[in-house]
Amino acid sequence: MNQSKEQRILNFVLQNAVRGDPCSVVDTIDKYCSQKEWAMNVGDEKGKILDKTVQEANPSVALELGTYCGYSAVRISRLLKAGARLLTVEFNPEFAAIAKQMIEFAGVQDKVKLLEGPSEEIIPQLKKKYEVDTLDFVFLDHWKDRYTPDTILLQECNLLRKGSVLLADNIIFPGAPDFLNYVRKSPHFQCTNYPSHLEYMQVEDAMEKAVFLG
Ligand SMILES: O=C(NCCCOCn1ccc2cnccc21)c1cc(-c2ccc(F)cc2)cc(O)c1O
Ligand SMILES: [Mg+2]
Repeated sequence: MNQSKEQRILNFVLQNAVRGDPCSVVDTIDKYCSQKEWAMNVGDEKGKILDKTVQEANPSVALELGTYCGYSAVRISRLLKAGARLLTVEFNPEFAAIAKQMIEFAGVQDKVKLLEGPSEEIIPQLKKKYEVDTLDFVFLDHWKDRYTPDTILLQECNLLRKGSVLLADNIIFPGAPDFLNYVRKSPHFQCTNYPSHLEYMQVEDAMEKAVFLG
């Protein structure tokens, strides 16, 4: 049964990256996806915006919605301080299996908890089942039409605190127009736009940072 693209990406990392070195895993995925097969990792240009936002937030508890192959989970967790944690949510079992191996190869498994299932089921479980008080940082990179309902759900579940940072991928392409509308119109968020490009392409894209004001 022939391999999936995600399996080919993982195999390329296992054969070409340095075990235990998150930067080499990130660079190797970017090499494969820019030269061989496009894939929906956040990529290096938007990845640098992600890095800066994570470093500025310096989160103790971070949430990622949309793990995919684990590229941004490795990218985020490599920047976390000792004792800090990333919870990453993936609902596709095949992708989750690939991401688990990617995270372990990168050596960041002690910082990352991979949760399998839909965000609308997992978010309400974060406090009791996953011992989360509030989230310091949230990276939204899953279904673009779930950005808004999940942002509302995070607030309803009391998971945001004054200063919690949301960063959303794909604001332009594929686009998240209702999310942009929602956070920019809400008095509870301070928004910043970061123009960029779609991963591995010369197509325009952007990220939006929305800081929760309480
Ligand atoms: O679609 C994208 N990402 C989302 C994946 C499914 O996520 C589903 N999913 C993952 C956890 C999770 C939890 N709950 C519900 C759904 C949940 C996505 C798509 C593109 C893209 C750009 C150009 C194209 F021609 C085609 C596609 C680029 C991106 O950067 C993306 O992020
Ligand atoms: Mg994306």
